[in-house]
Amino acid sequence: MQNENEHGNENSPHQHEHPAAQVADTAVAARTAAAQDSGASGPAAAGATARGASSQATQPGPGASARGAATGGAGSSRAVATPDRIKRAPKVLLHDHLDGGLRPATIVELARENGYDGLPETDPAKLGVWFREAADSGSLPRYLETFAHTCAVMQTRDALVRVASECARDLAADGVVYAEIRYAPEQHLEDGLTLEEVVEAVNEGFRDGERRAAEAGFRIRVGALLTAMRHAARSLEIAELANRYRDLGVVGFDIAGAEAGFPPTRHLDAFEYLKRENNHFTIHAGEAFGLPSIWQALQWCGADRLGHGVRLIDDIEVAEDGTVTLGRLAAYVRDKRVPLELCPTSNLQTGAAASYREHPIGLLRRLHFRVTLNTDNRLMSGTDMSSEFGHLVDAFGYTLDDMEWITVNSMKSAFIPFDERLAMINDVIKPGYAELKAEWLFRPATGRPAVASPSAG
Ligand SMILES: O=c1[nH]cnc2c1ncn2[C@H]1C[C@H](O)[C@@H](CO)O1
Ligand SMILES: [Zn+2]
Repeated sequence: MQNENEHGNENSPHQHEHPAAQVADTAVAARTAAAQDSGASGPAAAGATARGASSQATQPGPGASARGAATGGAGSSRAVATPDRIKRAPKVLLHDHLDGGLRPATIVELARENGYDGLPETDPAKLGVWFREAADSGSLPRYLETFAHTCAVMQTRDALVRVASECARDLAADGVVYAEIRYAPEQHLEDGLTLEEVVEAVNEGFRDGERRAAEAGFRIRVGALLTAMRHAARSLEIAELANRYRDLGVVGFDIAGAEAGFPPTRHLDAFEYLKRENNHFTIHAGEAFGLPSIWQALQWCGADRLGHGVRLIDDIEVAEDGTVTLGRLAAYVRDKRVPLELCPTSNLQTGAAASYREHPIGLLRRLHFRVTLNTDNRLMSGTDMSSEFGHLVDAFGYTLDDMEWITVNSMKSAFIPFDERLAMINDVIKPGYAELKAEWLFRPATGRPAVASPSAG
């Protein structure tokens, strides 16, 4: 099992714990072979050890052969991630803000209907550009200022239902099959809604969006995460709300907002409450602030996942000869398989990373951290899941195998029950990728021989 984990499949539990897992055996074998082909994995990464212990160099990661495949390596082209395949591939999204993903045209309409006259632009196309540019500030606090406009138009029941429904439909049309969408109920009370009414409106919207997506031929399931704002003092109340609506559409809890100056330990009572209730939570940490924030989120607060966690890179040393040394915290995160909700485009905008190529996701994936890929705020970043994967394909030569590995990672890290995660992996994600990778078998014949016969000339 260790070996399988190192190959990035890390699906080991279900193979022994659930009969449904047998369905996936062939896919696992095929993918493992492909991963070996690509040099994508192997025990090399396991050599990276906690500082002070012996360490080994890592080997070239995924991408090495993806480029080979793209240039025509026989057979391996079956895993090339073309834009069309990226879009059709099943994807899982764990970190996406409801108030960061509105359609620009919807913002304009809702502003008109609700008498909000503070929008910087009223033409939807221009407004979309405005959000991207304003968020592209290199600073998290300035990035967060843009949310004043989206929250302003999300204050009524109808607006929340509409925005949540469109969110589910937009994700489904992009090939997302499972999403956990977060928002802060405390930011939607200005026109008199109660916290409960906010949650119920958003849930209704998600259900409506799932239904309408299914009618359009897309299957998606959406769970809500309730966020408490870290500068405010309502986290225990919101944690209790999340617990009350558990099994009623809410799958967990989160804290968000400016990180520097607002450590997660300010909200210990909320986290301790959720732990006592056996509930799940993630914490935005290691985005604008470094290792202490990640350390607190994990070791003081007990987070199940890290929102971003990208600054963990500060605890990883890569020597010139390629030798990798993990500090104690990075080693803990990898050993414990703590999911990292990485959001590359958002990180570029807030200054947490300089470029896609330099984004830590490349190294973290090679070192077999529990990497997941996310959008954070589709409106502010002008992105979606397909675009995020597209950036990784361009930067690192990722293939469908890498996409599948990341998607399975995400599904394993979701907050819904184990049997449902497993069924999603075995009955939706793996068959989806297997189908895409089998397409080469059904190419139409060209009508002429691919290689000239020796007698021909
Ligand atoms: O990337 C982020 N880091 C911290 N806070 C964030 C990020 N994206 C959005 N938020 C905040 C602004 C939203 O209004 C709030 C709830 O979704 O969460
Ligand atoms: Zn976020």
